[in-house]
Amino acid sequence: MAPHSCKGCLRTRIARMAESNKEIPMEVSMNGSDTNGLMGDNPFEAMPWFGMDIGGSLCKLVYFEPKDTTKDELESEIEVLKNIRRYLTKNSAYGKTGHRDTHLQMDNVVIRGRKGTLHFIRFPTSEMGNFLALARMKGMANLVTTVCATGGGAYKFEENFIREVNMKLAKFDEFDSLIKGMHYIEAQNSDECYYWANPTDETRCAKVNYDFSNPYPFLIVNIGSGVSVLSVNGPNNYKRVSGTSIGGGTFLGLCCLLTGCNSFEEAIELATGGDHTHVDKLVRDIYGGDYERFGLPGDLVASSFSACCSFGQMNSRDRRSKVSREDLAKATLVTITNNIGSIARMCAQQEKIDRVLFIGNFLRVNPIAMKLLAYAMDYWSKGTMKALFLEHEGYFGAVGCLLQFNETTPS
Ligand SMILES: Nc1ncnc2c1ncn2[C@@H]1O[C@H](COP(=O)(O)OP(=O)(O)O)[C@@H](O)[C@H]1O
Ligand SMILES: CC(C)(COP(=O)(O)O)[C@@H](O)C(=O)NCCC(=O)O
Repeated sequence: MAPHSCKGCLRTRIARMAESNKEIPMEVSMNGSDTNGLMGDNPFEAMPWFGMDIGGSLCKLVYFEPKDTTKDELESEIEVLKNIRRYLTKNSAYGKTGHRDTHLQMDNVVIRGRKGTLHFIRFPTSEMGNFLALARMKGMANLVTTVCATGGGAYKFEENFIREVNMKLAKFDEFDSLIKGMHYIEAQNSDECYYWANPTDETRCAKVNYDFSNPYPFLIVNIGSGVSVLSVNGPNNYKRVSGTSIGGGTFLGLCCLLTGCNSFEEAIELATGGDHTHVDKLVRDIYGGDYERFGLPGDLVASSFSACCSFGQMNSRDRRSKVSREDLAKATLVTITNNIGSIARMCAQQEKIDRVLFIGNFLRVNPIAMKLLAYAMDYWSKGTMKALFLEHEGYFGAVGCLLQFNETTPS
């Protein structure tokens, strides 16, 4: 989005164009500067300050707040903009479902020569109607603005943005954005990348910083609503090698259906108190111990969800009565995570890559999944592959599309 201290004449001109259904010229609407000279060439005016990644479950909004603003720039900033900045930065909750992840905030970052703070905000994509209504109420429709946007919703909601808030979407590819955003944030934050040491030992398990300054090649496993696997071999050199529809959306959907929970946070909380072995059938339930010849340990899940509906050594009714909502949530989490880990490992093997970066909001507040992935990658690769994680797990697409503004041509 390119909010700026629009000069009255430009706003009037744009409004008239909009009223008469004339297309607003790209050079005006895309970056807030006007090659016809109607706008000042103040870089504060010309910068887009928002990047948006509109995904299948969550909309991620990254807001860059410049902190090196001169007195003149501040004075020329129009009231609507001041209010929007205040509203975004003084609150950490917006309406019932919008949240600012204050713990992820990044100060003193430089974006296109400007120094400032990056704020990270999210809300459910299903609330897009309310978001647009709020943006309208805050006066966004009166500004000459462009939102840098990526994710499927950048296409799906394009018309809504124009109709509701007079905003044009500068659209960027979601994987280009993801990779660019990831590299940028990683370079800015020395604590960004980490791995889990001793993931199966609660007392010794710890997050350990990982130096990712020499990154290539690596695999990205983006666990959003669905899962995409990208093999990255250099700057601007990547391919999507695989994917699965069984992802974060599946976990939340199944968990809600099975346990009656109503949010991701609740699902994770339930899973934290659950025992998946009440639901899953383990190798030892079948073998009585390890299946040594092929290296299958007894506590490995042999068959997900099959403990409570099987015949043989287990009485199914008895088993079912012992299964709690917590157990069901945990088993769902373990099933989905192990499946993703297994696909990730096969892709890494096929691509001959040993570092796998797991990102996406499925990993938000989800140490259970991260530790499982860490253990699975290490165990099944006999210590040759490493699972890596990033602190800003779900926000890279939003950052990346903001960075690409003016750099490449949006679609
Ligand atoms: N507050 C939340 N609401 C909904 N899903 C959440 C939330 N926090 C984490 N998630 C998980 O993150 C997934 C979405 O991840 P994300 O990377 O944002 O993907 P997408 O771009 O498809 O929306 C959800 O399917 C869910 O598993
Ligand atoms: C279609 C998507 C790229 C959309 O991204 P998302 O909103 O899930 O982050 C993703 O859901 C995906 O890659 N799904 C898996 C499709 C498949 O390979 O089976």
